[in-house]
Amino acid sequence: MGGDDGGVGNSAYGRKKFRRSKAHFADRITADGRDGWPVEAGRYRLVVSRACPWASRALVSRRLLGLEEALSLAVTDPVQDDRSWRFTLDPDGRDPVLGIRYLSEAYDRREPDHPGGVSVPAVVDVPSGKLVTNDYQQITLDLATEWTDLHREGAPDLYPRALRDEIDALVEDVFQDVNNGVYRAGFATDQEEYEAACTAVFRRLELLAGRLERQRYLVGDTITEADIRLFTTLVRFDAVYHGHFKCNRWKLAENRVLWGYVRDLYQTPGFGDTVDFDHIKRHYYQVHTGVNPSGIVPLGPDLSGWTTPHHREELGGRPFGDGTPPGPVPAGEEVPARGRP
Ligand SMILES: N[C@@H](CCC(=O)N[C@@H](CS)C(=O)NCC(=O)O)C(=O)O
Repeated sequence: MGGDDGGVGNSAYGRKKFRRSKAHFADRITADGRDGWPVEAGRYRLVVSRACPWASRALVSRRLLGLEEALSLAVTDPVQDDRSWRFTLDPDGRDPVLGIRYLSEAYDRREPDHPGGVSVPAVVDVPSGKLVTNDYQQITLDLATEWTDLHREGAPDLYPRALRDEIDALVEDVFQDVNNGVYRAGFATDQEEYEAACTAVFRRLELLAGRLERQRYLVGDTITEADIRLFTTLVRFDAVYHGHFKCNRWKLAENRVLWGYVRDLYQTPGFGDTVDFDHIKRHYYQVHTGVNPSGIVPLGPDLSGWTTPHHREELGGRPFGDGTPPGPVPAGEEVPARGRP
């Protein structure tokens, strides 16, 4: 499982330094279909694990942009087996649309014996059953900029042209030190590597807290791609990265600014309604047996704080710019009660 993709499979911590490789399938689904995959309502299926921070970016974007009908959703079991991600949450253990039991079947249809692992997020072409892309860095950018004809009315501009340079620079720092930094700390195999990664995590979080002290969102006064990418790591912080990955200088709940910021987003339609804390905890604590040999899943932390007032609206800001919040979660996609505060 996982190959050398540096994801969260057991292979992610060997004796060599933790390294996250590039996505293997990087075709893009675009308005002009230049890679052979044109944007088309109903043609593709987004496969995610709700445990996975990289896949969760796509879950949030899809909700904010109102792409739920155009791009259907498959949710895997949070715990992989030796054939990787599986559809055991569905009747007969089969994805009802793709008809497969394992995500690897879509990868194999695309390229038998492909090198590298099977990872989420993955977008699969429903008619052929073939994987199109698992390029988690590009998928959300394309949802924001290539799928515009299918966006809901009032969808926000998550990647505004005028702000792209600033967003790109910020998400690169956030990726290195935070999104991927927590994995480097968690899968470190010596003290020095761990300390360097953990130090970088908190140094960057402190810088981000400084930035967010007086402004509601990371770039400008509306939600952008940068907020989505920071959110999916922050929302996991106290539940898994603090304990399991030893990023424990402080808890997010102890940092006034970041705790306010992440609760603000969590309580914004399209963010918190995609988060399943049960899947998150079971995945990390049960799958990484090198880090947690007993597989015991901790009971905490207490989730009740997630719905408490954050007062960030006092900073102003227009969460959706000229747009509006998304509607309710589509029937059948609700996070079960055990995964919510
Ligand atoms: N490593 C992936 C990025 C996404 C990723 O790491 N996903 C993890 C889940 S959070 C995954 O599916 N890892 C493979 C596994 O655990 O089997 C890529 O390079 O495309």
